[in-house]
Amino acid sequence: MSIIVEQVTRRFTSGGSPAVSEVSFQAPRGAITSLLGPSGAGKSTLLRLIAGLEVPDAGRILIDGVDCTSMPVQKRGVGVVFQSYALFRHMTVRENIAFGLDVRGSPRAETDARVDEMLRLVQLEALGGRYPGQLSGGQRQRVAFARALAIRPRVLLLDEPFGALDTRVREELREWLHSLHERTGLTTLLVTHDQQEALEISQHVVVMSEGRVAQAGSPEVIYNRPTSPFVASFIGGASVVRGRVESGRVAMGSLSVDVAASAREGETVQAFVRPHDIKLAKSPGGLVNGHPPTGRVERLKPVGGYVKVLLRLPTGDEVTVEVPRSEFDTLGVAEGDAVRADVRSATVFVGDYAI
Ligand SMILES: Nc1ncnc2c1ncn2[C@@H]1O[C@H](COP(=O)(O)OP(=O)(O)OP(=O)(O)O)[C@@H](O)[C@H]1O
Repeated sequence: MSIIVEQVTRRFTSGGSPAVSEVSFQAPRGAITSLLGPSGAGKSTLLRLIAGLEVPDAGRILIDGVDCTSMPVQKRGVGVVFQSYALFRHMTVRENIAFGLDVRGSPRAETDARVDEMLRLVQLEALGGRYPGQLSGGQRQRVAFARALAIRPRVLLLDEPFGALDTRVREELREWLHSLHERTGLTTLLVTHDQQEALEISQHVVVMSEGRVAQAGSPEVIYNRPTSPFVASFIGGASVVRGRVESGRVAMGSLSVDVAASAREGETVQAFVRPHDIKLAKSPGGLVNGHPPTGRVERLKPVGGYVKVLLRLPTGDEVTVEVPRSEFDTLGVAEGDAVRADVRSATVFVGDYAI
């Protein structure tokens, strides 16, 4: 393991709740690990603690087996990229990239060679003489990466590096980061609140909530086997439906899904249903395949290749269903129509435990 965080706590106000509370996790060597969570979860504070820009009140931080808890930033061997405004505006691209090497006293010829290498790595060879104000947002962030990598860090720490960019550039740079990581193999920690970003480019995901680790694991495990209602609702845009266990199934209005044998008959549970895990059939007032309708279409929202269908159940719960555009055209439903909804799969929780 390349970054080990052990029982780290950071409190900004005495008596208030800590920004980071007894957090432990490990970031595997050579992998991209995402710190994922909603705003205020403590992600940036944790990254700053690892970078050495904050000091923990308790706990230890190890990088490559070395205890860095009270080591100054420059000694930790970390490269950091922030969301924006990190470049020096009065310096050219070359001077920005050389900055960390200059403060470390690197000889001129070595610095020049390293800057050339970094410009090639981030594919900005032609722009070394420009100032940050003469670059696009995406190019500026690539310069920030080059500057962070120039010092040959042991780990790369990224705090929402694409957060200030528009969706298209953000997606392009996500791909770019993926290939950059394949070329450098550097242990990387990425702070993001964007679950798609985390699931797409990292090999390990640490989900945070209210200063604590809610769950850590591979993207597949986080997505398919959430261990708490928080993770189930935060990942994958699931709708929450309440229901009661009847004969080994949870009845939610006229929706129903199987539950594990451990659930007690009559118990109230929460089911988390993903938007693409529901199949709709039209129910023009009467029965669909012998079944009564499940709910009513409240709203239809076309989003690119699919249509978001907001369904109201007889219980009052709202469920979002995503239907691919071609399937939707065949289905032929309109707002106000009665429909039947079959759940393909759902994660069911009794209290805080998945069953
Ligand atoms: N320097 C500070 N002084 C006081 N409180 C702080 C400071 N930095 C962070 N906090 C508080 O700590 C908590 C965690 O903040 P943090 O920025 O780490 O969360 P985050 O998950 O990165 O959120 P975001 O995605 O919005 O940046 C918040 O309640 C925040 O207000």
